[in-house]
Amino acid sequence: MVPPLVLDIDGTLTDADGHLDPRAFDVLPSWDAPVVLATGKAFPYPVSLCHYLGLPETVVAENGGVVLVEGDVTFAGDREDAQAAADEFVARGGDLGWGPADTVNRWRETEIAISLDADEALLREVSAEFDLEVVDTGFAYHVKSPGVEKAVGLEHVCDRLDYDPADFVAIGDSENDASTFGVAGQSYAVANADDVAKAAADEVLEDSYMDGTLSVLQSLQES
Ligand SMILES: O=C(O)COP(=O)(O)O
Ligand SMILES: [Mg+2]
Repeated sequence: MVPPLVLDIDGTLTDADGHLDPRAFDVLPSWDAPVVLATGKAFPYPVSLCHYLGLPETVVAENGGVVLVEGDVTFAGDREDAQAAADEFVARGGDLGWGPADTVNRWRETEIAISLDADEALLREVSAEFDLEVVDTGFAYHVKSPGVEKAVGLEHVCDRLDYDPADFVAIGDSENDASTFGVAGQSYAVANADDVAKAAADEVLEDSYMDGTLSVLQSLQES
């Protein structure tokens, strides 16, 4: 019997460029327990990934800002505050870095993501003025409400599905996964993970990206 999974997306199911590893289609659709995609990405991204993987749409998006479980959507965090901080960042010469279409933030409901090419010092300075925190996921900076975390989103999913977070195996790659690692029964940082994720994980894997993730999933299937 395999355990339920709570999986980060970027850096865990993807390559370094954030492109989905096609092997996700080999292992996740037939996983015989709940699979929760827990990501910093905006809500539509993990929902569409669940759809195309043929999984129930059970997601923790926007670092816990949006949770979808059994058709129920809940929100945490203050998009207006984050937008005001982003506007002030731009007013002081910052650039969100995504171009006019901004498909990174277009559908965000609780926080704002900024390109890693942005002026980090200015971003942190402005965010602090708005009592917001900046999280670096290795793929973007996230300006978000303190206390909104993937782990809190997972706990909400567990309440709804009648699981305990300790039943879950968690795999991730960055500081925005540390909270999940703190509540999951067993947590793994892929070899490409940042120091915060590695320190929070029960185990740091030898392999990176999907190679690391698959090493865990295959061992779970064999045990
Ligand atoms: O959206 C990001 O910056 C990273 O997303 P992730 O939490 O799936 O790694
Ligand atoms: Mg990640």
